Amino acid sequence: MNHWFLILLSISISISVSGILRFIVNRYFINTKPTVYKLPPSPKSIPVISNLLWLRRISPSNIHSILNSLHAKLGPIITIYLGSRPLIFIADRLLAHKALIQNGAVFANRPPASATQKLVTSNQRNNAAINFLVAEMGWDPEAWEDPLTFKPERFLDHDNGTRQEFDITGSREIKMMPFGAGRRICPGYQLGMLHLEYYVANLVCKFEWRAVDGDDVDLSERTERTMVMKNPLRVRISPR
Ligand code: HEM
Repeated sequence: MNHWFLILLSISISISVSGILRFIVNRYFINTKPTVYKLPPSPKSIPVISNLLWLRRISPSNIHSILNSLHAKLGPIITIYLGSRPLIFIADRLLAHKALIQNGAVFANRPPASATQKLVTSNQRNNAAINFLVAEMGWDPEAWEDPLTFKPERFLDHDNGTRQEFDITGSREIKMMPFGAGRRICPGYQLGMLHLEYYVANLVCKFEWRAVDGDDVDLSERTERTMVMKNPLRVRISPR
């Protein structure tokens, strides 16, 4: 008989036998009854079909508007099923503070990286991935005056004159979380901030920046994989 056939036959037999043994051990010797947690509300769905429809509809450019409309209907914390896996989305910065700062130990594990988690920071609890909608937190008018207006000075005035540095770690209150928050906050956040400040300061210090004639700075946005300028800024730069 062909060698390959014998090899394949023995692999299939060993997989089947190990599957049967695992089933017997789990069923009769180990109490594997799963704990059922009540998950946050989710849109009404027909199993499998709804999942496929979701997957067809969701893309990096519309995921935020789909999630926003679901949050408006169901509240700041919702569940969406992708396959059999629940994904929990938290859009509220106070809930994020409760989860990541006040209950940091519970929310300290992480799933392996996937496409969804490139858009939002994520956190895994049992079989559910928990995603924090960081953009919504940054657009909260309770945290920021005119959140969509370009006002860099807001980072100078944030502390009611106490001259405290803006708390980017969110330990007191989460107003934005570019580096995550709590136990798994980015350990390189100070280095990251230092590099960015140094980079921008050098661009301003070393070059003169002028808008191309007739152009104005247009801060309208367009969503691609990340948020980009709808009309990219065109400038003439010259060494100072
Ligand atoms: C502007 C620059 C940076 C940004 C915006 C950024 C942002 C982030 C974010 C959002 C996370 C995930 C936090 C979470 O899971 O909740 C993270 C994790 C991490 N970052 Fe950064 N980061 C930056 C720079 C850096 C630098 C310079 C380093 C190292 C020198 C670094 C090392 C790490 C590591 C090791 C983790 C994983 C931490 C963990 O899983 O416990 N990052 N970062």
